[in-house]
Amino acid sequence: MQTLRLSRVSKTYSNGVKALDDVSIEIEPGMFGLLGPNGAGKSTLMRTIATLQEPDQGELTLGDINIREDKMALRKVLGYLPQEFGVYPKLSAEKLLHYFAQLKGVESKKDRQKIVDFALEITNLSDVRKKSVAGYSGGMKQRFGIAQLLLNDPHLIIVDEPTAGLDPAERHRFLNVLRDIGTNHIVILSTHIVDDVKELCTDMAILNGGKLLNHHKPTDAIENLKGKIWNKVIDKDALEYHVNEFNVISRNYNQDHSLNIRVRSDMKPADGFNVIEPELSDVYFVSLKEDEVHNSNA
Ligand SMILES: Nc1ncnc2c1ncn2[C@@H]1O[C@H](COP(=O)(O)OP(=O)(O)OP(=O)(O)O)[C@@H](O)[C@H]1O
Repeated sequence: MQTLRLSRVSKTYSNGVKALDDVSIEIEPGMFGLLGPNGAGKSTLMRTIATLQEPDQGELTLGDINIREDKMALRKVLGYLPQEFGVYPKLSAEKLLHYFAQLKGVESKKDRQKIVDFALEITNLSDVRKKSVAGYSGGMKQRFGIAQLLLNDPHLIIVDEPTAGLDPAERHRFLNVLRDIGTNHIVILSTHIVDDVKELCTDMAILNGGKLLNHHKPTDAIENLKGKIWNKVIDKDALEYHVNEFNVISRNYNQDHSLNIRVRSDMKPADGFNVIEPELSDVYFVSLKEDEVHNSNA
């Protein structure tokens, strides 16, 4: 099985924004979640791995392919679903997939039918294979995007923020499709939605300001916070005091307009706090908070 290796990858845009700052990571086959807020550098990293843009420095390899030196070799085994993709003609999914398979050089109609049927089935589009892709809903279009990239039998699949804008049922269907294909491939899912990673990924990293903050299995990252996440219900007027006094990592409103705050602390911060089971969102917010503190001290 192949490993994707990135070593000291950096990219600064011409306007001075450092989108990737010395990123090194190893990614094994399975579902990998790349989590980060807007502007963290996720798309830049995805496009760099997909050979769509050059880093200023760094090494990238997939198995024995040197990605920067042999872009074509990488492209042959890559399936990339960008954040935004084009407008489709008014052709049925089945016809379009046949067309794409033909473009990829699958000459025999029988062979084409086989891979098209497989792609439609795994993405749950068999029932709507005769419908025009132009008329598909957002979620169906996303699944069609996956069907299309599966025609290549890719080893490395990159999906950039695929669930943004999908309704909950469509999102669920889309994640199930990724789960099915994740067992045999390296699938990198870039997202700012913690639940996407929680539901799906066996490995993950958090990117912020171009830096990798945390690379752990989600279960290990959660385990590391056991006994360190504290909850308190407060009145909203008391928020400022608590933010100043304690390491508040997140907050949310209750129906009665009180607030639940979550605090990261090795010990009970004060009376009124209860220790609670950590969640992946705590891992995410703790990492971002520590980075913020680190940057303000630097
Ligand atoms: N072509 C470009 N020229 C200049 N700056 C850019 C360019 N592309 C991205 N950036 C900047 O680089 C940083 C990282 O952007 P990137 O799109 O990689 O982040 P992201 O994590 O994918 O965010 P989003 O979720 O908003 O797409 C941002 O500050 C962005 O404004």
